[in-house]
Amino acid sequence: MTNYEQARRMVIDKVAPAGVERVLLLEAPGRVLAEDYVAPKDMPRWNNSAMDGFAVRSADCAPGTVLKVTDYIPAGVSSDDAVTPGCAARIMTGAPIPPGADAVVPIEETENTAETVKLLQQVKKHDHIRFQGEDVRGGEVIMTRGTLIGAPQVSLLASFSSVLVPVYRRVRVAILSTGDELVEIGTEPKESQIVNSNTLALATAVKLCGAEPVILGIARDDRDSHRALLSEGLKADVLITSAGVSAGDRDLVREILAELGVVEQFWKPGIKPGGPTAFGMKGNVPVFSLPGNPVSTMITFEEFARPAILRMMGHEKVFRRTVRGVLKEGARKKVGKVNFLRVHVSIEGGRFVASTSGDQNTGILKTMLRCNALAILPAEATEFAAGAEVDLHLLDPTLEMEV
Ligand SMILES: Nc1nc2c(c(=O)[nH]1)N[C@H]1C(S)=C(S)[C@@H](COP(=O)(O)OP(=O)(O)OC[C@H]3O[C@@H](n4cnc5c(N)ncnc54)[C@H](O)[C@@H]3O)O[C@H]1N2
Ligand code: MOO
Repeated sequence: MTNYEQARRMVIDKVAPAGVERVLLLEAPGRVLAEDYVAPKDMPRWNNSAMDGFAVRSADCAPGTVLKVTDYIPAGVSSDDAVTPGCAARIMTGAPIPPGADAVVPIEETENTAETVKLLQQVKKHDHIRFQGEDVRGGEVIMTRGTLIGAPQVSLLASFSSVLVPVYRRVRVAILSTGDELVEIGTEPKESQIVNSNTLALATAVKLCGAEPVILGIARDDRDSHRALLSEGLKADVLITSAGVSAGDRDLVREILAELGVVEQFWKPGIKPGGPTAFGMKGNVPVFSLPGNPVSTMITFEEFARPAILRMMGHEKVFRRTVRGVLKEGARKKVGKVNFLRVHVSIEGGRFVASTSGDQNTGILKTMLRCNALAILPAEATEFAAGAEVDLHLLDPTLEMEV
């Protein structure tokens, strides 16, 4: 494994689901079930009709038979009156099967009046009956811990009137940008100042994971400011910092984190962009120190922080889908680091084809706007011919959707 692969694996191995909370059903979509769910009852709860038609005794039912209609059972009503020989009950879809009946004849397979029904076709025992418990048995584990909650899961829970769902709790992710050159959005930057866009980009990425961003503002390039805000950030479930992690004399993040008891697990995991990325732990709190270049910040969030946040919220699948694809244009790189190439992937003739999304310099944000995947160029290789096969991390879930 390369440094990069080991680093990615290490992050995932260090974190665990943060805890459990019970939420209302409509808060549950996209969350992960934290306990096995045992069906409290059978579903369906009683034998019922699958069709609008007539509940009959199948033994009476040779084609051409005329039966007397003695009952009417709409949905929402149950009848204790047994269907007796030579008789039928008019019944609607979902209504309980009355005693005595053992089949339902759909209305379109009959000729009927208010008082009689003539059967036109063969009827078999159990035709068009949905039996108690045939879908779900009471006591059965019907959803296991780790299930991602979507509409079918909510439908099941609602059917059993389960109002509150145990899910892994949403994690709080503290975000701290560092640097004297930064001003907050809404403030006109003077020359040499820049707007703190990384906090907002990170908060967006955190929200898209389903987690809760906690914005700490800007730490200035002095120890007191770093100390105060980093220790505040360590009260959250996850801490992410932007900038101040490379070789500059004002790059204080790693030093102050160490003073605050954060044990660094790696620095410089052999990647580009994102060279100076650092990762540490304080107790159960993972700390991601991401480089300040906006492109590097977003890519390192994707590769390291996002999987960890998802794991802490109970997700079992935490990495973006990786596929093999071919490069449309050739590429070159220096030996020694895994390079992430920002690419635009399309599916051509059933293959994933990756075309560069522009200038790969880390200062170029536009290339990030146009990319929907990262091509992973291995550390040792230097030359990639057009048509070379590489791994692609698909960033855009709509990539495989149709217009
Ligand atoms: N001598 C060396 N210099 C640098 C190295 C190195 O290894 N040796 N690494 C370079 C690489 S690679 C990167 S990436 C950057 C990362 O440095 P930092 O993470 O310490 O970040 P800064 O230098 O403070 O800022 C980099 C860049 O990003 C802009 N920035 C910073 N914060 C924000 C923000 N919140 N919102 C928007 N933009 C932000 C900042 O203005 C700079 O342009 O270091 C290289 N140097
Ligand atoms: O790692 Mo820096 O992120 O290469 O620009």
